[in-house]
Amino acid sequence: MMHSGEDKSNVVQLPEGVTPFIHITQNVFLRRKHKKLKEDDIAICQCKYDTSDPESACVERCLNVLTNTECTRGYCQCGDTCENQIFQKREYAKTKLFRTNGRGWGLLADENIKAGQFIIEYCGEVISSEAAKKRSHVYEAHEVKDTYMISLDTNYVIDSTRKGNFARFLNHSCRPNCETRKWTVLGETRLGIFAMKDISVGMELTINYYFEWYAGATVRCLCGAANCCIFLGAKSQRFKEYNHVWKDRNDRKFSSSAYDTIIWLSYCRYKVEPSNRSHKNYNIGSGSSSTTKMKSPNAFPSGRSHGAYPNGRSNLLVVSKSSKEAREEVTKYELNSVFEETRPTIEEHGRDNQDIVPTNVAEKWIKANCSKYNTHCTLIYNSK
Ligand SMILES: C[S@@+](CC[C@H](N)C(=O)[O-])C[C@H]1O[C@@H](n2cnc3c(N)ncnc32)[C@H](O)[C@@H]1O
Repeated sequence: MMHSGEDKSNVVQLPEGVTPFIHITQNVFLRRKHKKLKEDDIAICQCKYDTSDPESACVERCLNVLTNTECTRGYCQCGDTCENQIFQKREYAKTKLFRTNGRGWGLLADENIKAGQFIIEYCGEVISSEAAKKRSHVYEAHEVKDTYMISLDTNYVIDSTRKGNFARFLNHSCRPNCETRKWTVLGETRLGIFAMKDISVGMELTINYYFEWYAGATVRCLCGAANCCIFLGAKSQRFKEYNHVWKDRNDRKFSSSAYDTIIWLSYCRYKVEPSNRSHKNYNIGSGSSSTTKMKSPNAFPSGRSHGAYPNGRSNLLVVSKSSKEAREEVTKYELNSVFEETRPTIEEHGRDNQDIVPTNVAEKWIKANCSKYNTHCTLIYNSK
């Protein structure tokens, strides 16, 4: 069935290899139609177009602009000169799809873009947060690699997996050049992508999935920024609630390493303290020996590990306050066998999918492991 907003005439050309989707030009609501604003509810600004003042036609001083509300055609005194209908008029910047290195497809600027410029609306199916949760489980079960859900507000999520526009190709960066902004357009909340700085033609357009990303699986971030958070949306509440996930089947998403373990442990909100040794912000638990020789980081096999930890080896668990510090520490102390140790114990819990470990299982495991090695374990507030 064709919904309003689906692009009937303009079948978009996709480069070879892009998974097809239904191109839409405005959000699609599953259970209702677009709102029809009552006349009383229409926000009318006080701008009047003055030919000698280009700023007069609903630019920065406009009351509607100041409240992130678009003017309504036919009600704005500036008429066709009104500059505050960019979502409605789809005044998008020129962008182009391109193949990234390791992050699937991405979107780049196909013209120079000015700081603050509207680039594109993020369009998709608007669904409730509950429906989004269910969908993300379904997508995960079907091993859908890419996630296209983004929160619209506390109750609604935009899902552009099946229906969307080119904004769905925006990749994440921990140091992005674009940001999302919410606007009220004809009574509906809509999500726009805006440039945070001047962007030159040919540069990739990125946003931070930080708080808003609504994803099912944990994906290793490949943005390459110095301040990288290691996982996509890692700081979002939803990530913390739902994504205690361990996924390494796909090397694009994970390459097994102790960093994964570290981050995973830190999400479990436990700090494990050593009986006799401490190290700055984080601690290395060393139950019986502090001179244990571990495998080198690169020696750890990628993919699932079924190997039991060697008998007699000291335990070690690390929780970091900063992923950068943790990373350095892992390399220094060659802590990859932690990863190997955690696997068999978690597998004992008999989950259908051993790559997905709920927090309570992880927490139990950490406690059990700590007492096994006489290591002190304290619950702390997540330090990330
Ligand atoms: C909204 S889609 C972006 C478009 C996607 N690259 C594609 O090919 O369709 C989000 C997905 O892209 C990938 N992705 C985006 N940013 C990434 C990053 N910084 N590192 C690794 N993967 C990333 C992840 O698979 C994520 O689930």
